Amino acid sequence: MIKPTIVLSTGGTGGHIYPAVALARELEARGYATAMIGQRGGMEERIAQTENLSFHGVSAGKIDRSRPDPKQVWRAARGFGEARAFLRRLRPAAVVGFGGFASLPGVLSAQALGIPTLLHEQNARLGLTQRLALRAARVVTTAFDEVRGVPAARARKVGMPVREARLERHEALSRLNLQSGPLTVLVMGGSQGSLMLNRNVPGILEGLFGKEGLYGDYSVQVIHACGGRWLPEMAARVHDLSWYKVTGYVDAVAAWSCADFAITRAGSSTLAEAAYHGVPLLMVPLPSAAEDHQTANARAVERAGAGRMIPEAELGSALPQAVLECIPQGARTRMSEAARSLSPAGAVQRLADEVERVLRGD
Ligand SMILES: CC(=O)N[C@H]1[C@@H](OP(=O)(O)OP(=O)(O)OC[C@H]2O[C@@H](n3ccc(=O)[nH]c3=O)[C@H](O)[C@@H]2O)O[C@H](CO)[C@@H](O)[C@@H]1O
Repeated sequence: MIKPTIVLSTGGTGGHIYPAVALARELEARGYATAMIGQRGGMEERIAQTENLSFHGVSAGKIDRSRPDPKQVWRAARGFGEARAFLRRLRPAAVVGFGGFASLPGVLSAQALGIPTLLHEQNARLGLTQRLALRAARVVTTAFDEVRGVPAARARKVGMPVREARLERHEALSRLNLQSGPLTVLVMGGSQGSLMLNRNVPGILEGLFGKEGLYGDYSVQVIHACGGRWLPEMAARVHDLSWYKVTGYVDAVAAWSCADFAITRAGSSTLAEAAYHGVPLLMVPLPSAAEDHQTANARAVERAGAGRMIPEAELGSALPQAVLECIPQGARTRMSEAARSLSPAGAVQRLADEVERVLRGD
């Protein structure tokens, strides 16, 4: 029997998009057809292309209720029309919304057409777009235990879906054009890079490892994902350090598969992926994240012994010491085991189970 199509509606940043990618892979493995819907020309379109997923782009507008901008309202309205026409044609059996403002046209249009919808919330608090879609959603799956604002009867904790794939270390290193001998450090802001990490980390690491990338008997190499728009500035900054590679956007599955430790922000996808791969983290939370949730995310990882949290204001004084603590193999092994204890493995299967339950009408 041919299984039906499930639509994944997503927008915003990598933190919303990669859980959708992970679900698409799982549903395909179970024999379903999938399609992603999101903003035309948005990050989701680029990621869908790289991941070989079928994508339908719609117009999307970000509506700031305190200062409505007519252009954005018009874009949002057009997006709803486009999403509705697409869903009418495709007739999916369910739509799963992952949040981000561009996920709204797909989810609300599905609800208007009577197509069952599920939501997945990646943070400890329900995002604005998810709140708008909450009323008619059959089930709200979550990464955290108790998410404020989700009615208990419809809440299902599944965890944070990540792309469950690991590469052999040598294969990952060769994909990223890195060498097999040195200790490998990943530096990665969120999905758009981090100007703060870009401006500060190269100098701090050069201070520790010099022009040659050496520390005692250790040689070190860095792969730093800086965000496409910062690439020229970053390339100029590290041009005389052969051990310091920069890229606009890194293949994260490869990077996590070969990193010995990583310096990152503390978005929930990044932390979940590090845990899945057992990579120790030095986390610098983004202070402007809603309700400072990145600090809360980072604290949980630190409490488990899987890394250290470094507030932005203490970067210069605390990061060098924290990096040196990650050099000895013993310390890294301990942190890596602690990271694995937080692994979200299985979350994507649980999410797919919830989708199937909704399809059966349970
Ligand atoms: C500024 C902002 O609103 N940030 C939020 C956003 O983070 P944002 O999406 O930036 O960060 P996350 O850490 O959650 O996710 C980043 C994703 O992009 C991937 N990646 C990143 C860089 C790269 O070069 N290659 C690559 O593949 C990572 O592997 C990860 O899967 O959503 C998260 C989940 O809702 C929130 O916790 C963050 O606070």
